[in-house]
Amino acid sequence: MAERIQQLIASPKSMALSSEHLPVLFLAVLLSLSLSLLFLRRRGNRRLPPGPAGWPIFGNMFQLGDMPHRTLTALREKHGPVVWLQIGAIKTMAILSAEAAAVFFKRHDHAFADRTVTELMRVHNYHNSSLALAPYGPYWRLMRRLVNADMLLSKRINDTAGVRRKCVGDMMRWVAAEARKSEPGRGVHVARFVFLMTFNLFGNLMLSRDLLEPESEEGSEFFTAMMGLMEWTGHANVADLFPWLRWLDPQGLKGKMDRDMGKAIEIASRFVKQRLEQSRSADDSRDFLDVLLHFQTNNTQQALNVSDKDLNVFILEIFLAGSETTSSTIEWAMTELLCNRECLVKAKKELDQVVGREREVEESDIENLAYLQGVVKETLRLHPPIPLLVPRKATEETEFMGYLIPKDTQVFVNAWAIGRDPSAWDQPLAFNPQRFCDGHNNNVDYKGHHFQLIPFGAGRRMCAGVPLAHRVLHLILGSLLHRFDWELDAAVTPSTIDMRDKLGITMRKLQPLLAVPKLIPSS
Ligand code: HEM
Repeated sequence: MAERIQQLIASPKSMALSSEHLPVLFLAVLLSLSLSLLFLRRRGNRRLPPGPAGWPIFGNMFQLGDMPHRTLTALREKHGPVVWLQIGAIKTMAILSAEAAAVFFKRHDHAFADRTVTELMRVHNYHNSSLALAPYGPYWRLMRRLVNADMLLSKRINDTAGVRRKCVGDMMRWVAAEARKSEPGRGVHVARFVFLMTFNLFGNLMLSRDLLEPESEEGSEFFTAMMGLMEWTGHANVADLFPWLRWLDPQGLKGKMDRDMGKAIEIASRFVKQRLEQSRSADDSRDFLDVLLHFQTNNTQQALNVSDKDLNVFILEIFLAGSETTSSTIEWAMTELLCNRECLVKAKKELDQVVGREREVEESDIENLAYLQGVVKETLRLHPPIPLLVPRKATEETEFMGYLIPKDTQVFVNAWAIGRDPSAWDQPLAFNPQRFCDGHNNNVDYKGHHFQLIPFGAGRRMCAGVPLAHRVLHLILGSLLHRFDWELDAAVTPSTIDMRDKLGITMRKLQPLLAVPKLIPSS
């Protein structure tokens, strides 16, 4: 047949097209089309990173499963540290090693500074007011400056240390009361207390009020709506993968999100109104709402008005960003310590030496608690609450490590894989806080300069709450360890405890940690 085709090409005029030639011609066209498609495909893909083959239309979506951070880590062995996937209609790149993350953040942070906005985050136009989802541009810069330079500058964080101490103190009383009620050997659900506490903590920092007082109906309504937002955003939504299904809302997620988002925004706006009607004395410390309102009226960039809606969304976002992440980290830290008793003993010994038994742990102790800091880092290395960070998006076609990454590609930086990267960590699966106290890792921290430890991300879009999260995590964990002796619930042992995780809006323990607290009397 090749000969016949050659003839057709070589002497087209000499060939009169009769019906006997038609099948051959048809085959020739088909063959050349397939060859050129193959060629084009190869050429098009030549500079994409390697990755697993996918299905037509669906691409790799069924391969990712409900633990994408783990699935992607397993792909590293076969395809290397940068992997390409097609998830439904979404072009996706995954970064899976500390070395690739260093190149990404050091050389290409600007080109990947946008965010992917999911369908659910578009309800009530949330994404238009959000800082975390804002495109990289003037609105993001304005809001980020507000957080970095006004809200979370260290002086203001220092001024609100008393609020955090009070909220943690309340939590210790809740835990002690629950422990008194429990049967011997029956554990309490540690993360629930921490979550409720962080909720009140952000209520106090933002709005100077406890939101979860038993008599506050609005507080519990707000809590329920926020729990809904966290639940719905934790589901994979088919409409994100196939935009033409958006109108159908096949899983009904958008409807539920719309309801809870509407409720949460409405209650947040009521909170703001009530707080504005409160008479506040000149001695009251400025809360974050004061800072926001001052910023709103004194913002010199007139073109960028911060509307009341932006302000309400901002308040929601701080709750969303800070509460689950904090309680999940504490739950994993307590789990690891209870499974590695020698680490628990060391952490408690350090607290006894630095804080003693006559007072409570204070934030000012943190710098002297090197081992406790090691515990928090080690926990975030093995269990980053947002394992794929908040996905980035390419603002333009970009050359990255020899590949050509198309504009609008979504990027997962897999902090979970990187924290377990054997080329960056000795014995990567072992829980060993001491690695941060001596040896070559003792200067490594999570502030975005050491790319082997990036639970808060790195670069321009790095977590805006790191200085606050750093204090809150150490204060909570230090207080729980200092005030109580802890045992695992009698039903489990370190060798039988379920260490699996589940991925929702954050990655938490699949089975909540139940642990038995025993109050240590203060001397
Ligand atoms: C254990 C606690 C926390 C963890 C592990 C965490 C983690 C993260 C991560 C991984 C990102 C995305 C970073 C990137 O794309 O490179 C992020 C973004 C963000 N976080 Fe946190 N976070 C925590 C606590 C907080 C707190 C307490 C706040 C607020 C007070 C906060 C506010 C934000 C904001 C506003 C962003 C968006 C930043 C931007 O897009 O410019 N986070 N966080």
